[in-house]
Amino acid sequence: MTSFTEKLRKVTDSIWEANFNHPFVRGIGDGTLPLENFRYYVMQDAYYLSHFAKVQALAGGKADDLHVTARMAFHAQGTYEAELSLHEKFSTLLGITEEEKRAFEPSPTAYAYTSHMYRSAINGSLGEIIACILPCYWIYYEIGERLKECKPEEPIYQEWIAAYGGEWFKELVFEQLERLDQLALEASEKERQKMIRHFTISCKYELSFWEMAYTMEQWPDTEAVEVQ
Ligand SMILES: Cc1ncc(CO)c(N)n1
Ligand SMILES: Cc1ncsc1CCO
Repeated sequence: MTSFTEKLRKVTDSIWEANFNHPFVRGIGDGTLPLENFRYYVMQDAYYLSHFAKVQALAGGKADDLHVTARMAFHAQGTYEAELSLHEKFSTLLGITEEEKRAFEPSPTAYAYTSHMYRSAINGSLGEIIACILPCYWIYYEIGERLKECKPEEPIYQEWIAAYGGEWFKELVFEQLERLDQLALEASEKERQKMIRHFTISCKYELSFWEMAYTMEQWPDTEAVEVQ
């Protein structure tokens, strides 16, 4: 029998393929991605992960089972550690200054994607929240698996691949896949439909996030609008 997560993977496969084939992802693998784009990505992703951790913690608050509350809190802690070890190191290597961090503003896509996750956290069940945050785990895991054999010249890209292609990350991803399969079995058909919707939207936002970094997306320049 196909599991719920296998079904999710299948119905969103074309979005996954677009993620794998995105020039930002390919550019990490072959080392051709300009560091300027990666620098932009790292700043937006630090913002993204700080909200991702909060959504994981909110999910823990919706669990009926103390074990699951503790595991979700552990995952939030894991996100904090990833953020510290990856992004702080990258910030230093890329020369991102304190002043730049202070002046940081989330891009339209980073803001929209994190808002989408909060929406599930406020309105949804534990299963809906996990469905919503699962593409974040799972797409990066598969990208890590695909890029594992790549040896880009840029050491920063090598580290990025190693982080998502490693055992630590894999175990966290598989834990959430199993959890969602279990929650889907217990859910109503209506709730499962919502899970599919949240999951699909997040797969699309993962793709938009690469595009955002590849184009270094900005908010509309309102300074340029002449006020009559
Ligand atoms: C946008 C995004 N999705 C997923 C991950 C995986 O941690 C990440 N760092 N950023
Ligand atoms: C960094 C990261 N991304 C998805 S899960 C995770 C760590 C544990 O939650």
